[in-house]
Formats: sequence, structure tokens, C-alpha cells
Amino acid sequence: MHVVVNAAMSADGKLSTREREPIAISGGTDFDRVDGLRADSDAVMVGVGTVLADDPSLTVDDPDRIAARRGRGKSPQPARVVADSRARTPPDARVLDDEAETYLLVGERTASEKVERLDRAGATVIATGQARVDLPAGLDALESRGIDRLMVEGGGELIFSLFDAGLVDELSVFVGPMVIGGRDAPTLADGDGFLEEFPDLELIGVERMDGGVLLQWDVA
Ligand SMILES: NC(=O)C1=CN([C@@H]2O[C@H](COP(=O)(O)OP(=O)(O)OC[C@H]3O[C@@H](n4cnc5c(N)ncnc54)[C@H](O)[C@@H]3O)[C@@H](O)[C@H]2O)C=CC1
Ligand SMILES: Nc1nc(O)c(N)c(N[C@@H]2O[C@H](COP(=O)(O)O)[C@@H](O)[C@H]2O)n1
Repeated sequence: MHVVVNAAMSADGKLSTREREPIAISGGTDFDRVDGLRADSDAVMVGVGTVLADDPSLTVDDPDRIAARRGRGKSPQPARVVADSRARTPPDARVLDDEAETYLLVGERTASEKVERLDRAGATVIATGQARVDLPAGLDALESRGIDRLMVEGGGELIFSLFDAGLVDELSVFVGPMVIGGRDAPTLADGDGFLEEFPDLELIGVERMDGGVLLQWDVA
């Protein structure tokens, strides 16, 4: 599976405010690029922290891109994936609407009532891992369902874990023209952080847009 992480951060590296309020860091050009990345992916993934903070839809907006997916024999929308160890995704979350298929990766200790409730809400629930979702096993399970290209939008906890597990192939970051600040505001990669053997990145693209800059790396 090919995994692309894409996110937008402020000039000081924050994904949102300390209150985790949704905030537009990207401008129109970058949001359109993100729509194109979604359309080129088999699935779009976030952590449940992002679902609880932003209630995103994770769908493709542009009708031409939806039509092009159909033309390539794909479903009109990429699938959605949420890493959700304790099955906290609200049944009325937008990721569970009828617009696209949704996979919830939950921990194996998740109570069966919670799994059944999400199953009734339309999700395909995959249980893997104990305290947290076992991401290598979860991504293998997705690959066996035909997901070969996965786009990950965040947040910082999930992005760190994917790097920690050596699962990221590409990283794209839009750096917006603002400072958010706050020691408790989420950053691009949170988790415990690395102490040694930091993932190596090879810069493959730099582009000015929306008053900021898009940086693209391959992960060595
Ligand atoms: N500016 C941007 O491009 C984006 C910003 N965001 C922001 O990020 C914030 C949410 O980020 P976070 O709080 O870091 O939450 P997150 O979205 O990374 O979700 C973390 C949660 O995922 C679950 N999870 C399951 N298995 C996991 C594993 N193996 N590793 C890590 N997490 C696992 C856990 O319940 C964990 O608490 C929000 O404020 C949102 O607005 C989110 C996406 C994009
Ligand atoms: N690329 C990008 N730029 C920003 O400025 C952002 N605030 C985000 N946030 C993420 O975008 C997603 C919203 O999804 P929908 O538009 O509702 O489909 C979600 O993943 C946000 O956390 N991204």
C-alpha cells in the first residue's frame, strides 16, 4: 500500500488551536489540491481526534473528479477510514453518512455493543490491536479490501504513529501564513516523539500558494 500524509500547519507547526477548533490554514488553491489528492486515493484516513474536533466529511467535492473516478471504474467517492481505538466515533458523524464506504479500525477490547452500534450506523468495523489500533495490521486489512493508495489527513497523534511504524511513503505539508502558538495545540507529529533514528525525508517539491508554501517529501 502507498501511504500519503497531507496536512496544513501554521508557520509555527500547529495543525489547529489549543481548543482544537477547526481552522482554515489552507486557502482555496490548497483546498482544491487536497480535493484532487482525495480523488486520486482509494481511501482517506483520519484519527478519531479529528472526527471529534472537526466532524469532516472526507469526500471529493469536484463533480468532474467524481466523474473521472467513475470513468476509471472506481466508486464515485474514496472510502473513509477512522483509527478509533475505543470506538468513540459518534453514530451521527459525517464520516458515517451515505456518501462513501467507511471503515472504522477499533481496538480488540472494544465492547461488542459499541461495535454493533457503529455497524448499524453503516460502518465496516475492523478490530485490531489492544490499547491502540495496530496500524500495520489495520492497513494490511484495508489492502486486502482493495485499498492500495491511502491518503492520511491527520491529526498529529495518528501521523506520528504512522511514521513510528514506518508506514509513510510521502508527506505533503502546506505551511500557512499564520502563527497559532500554544504548547497544547496539536502539531504535525505529536505522540511521544522520536529520540533517535528520525525518519529521513527527501525534498521533492516546493511551491508557493495561498500566501504560504507547499512542501513535498518522499520518505526514505
Ligand atoms: N490542519 C490540518 O491539516 C489538520 C488538522 N487536524 C487537527 O488535528 C486535531 C486532532 O488531532 P489529534 O488530537 O492528534 O487526533 P488524531 O486525529 O490524530 O486522532 C488520535 C486518536 O486516534 C486514535 N488512534 C487509534 N489508534 C491509534 C494509533 N495507533 N496511533 C495514534 N492514534 C490512534 C486514538 O483514539 C487517538 O486518541 C484537531 O484539532 C484537528 O482540527 C486534523 C487533520 C488535519
Ligand atoms: N488541508 C487542510 N487544510 C486546512 O486548513 C485544514 N483546516 C484541514 N483540515 C482537515 O480537513 C478535513 C476537512 O474535511 P472536509 O472538508 O469536512 O471533508 C479534515 O481532515 C480536517 O481536519 N486540512
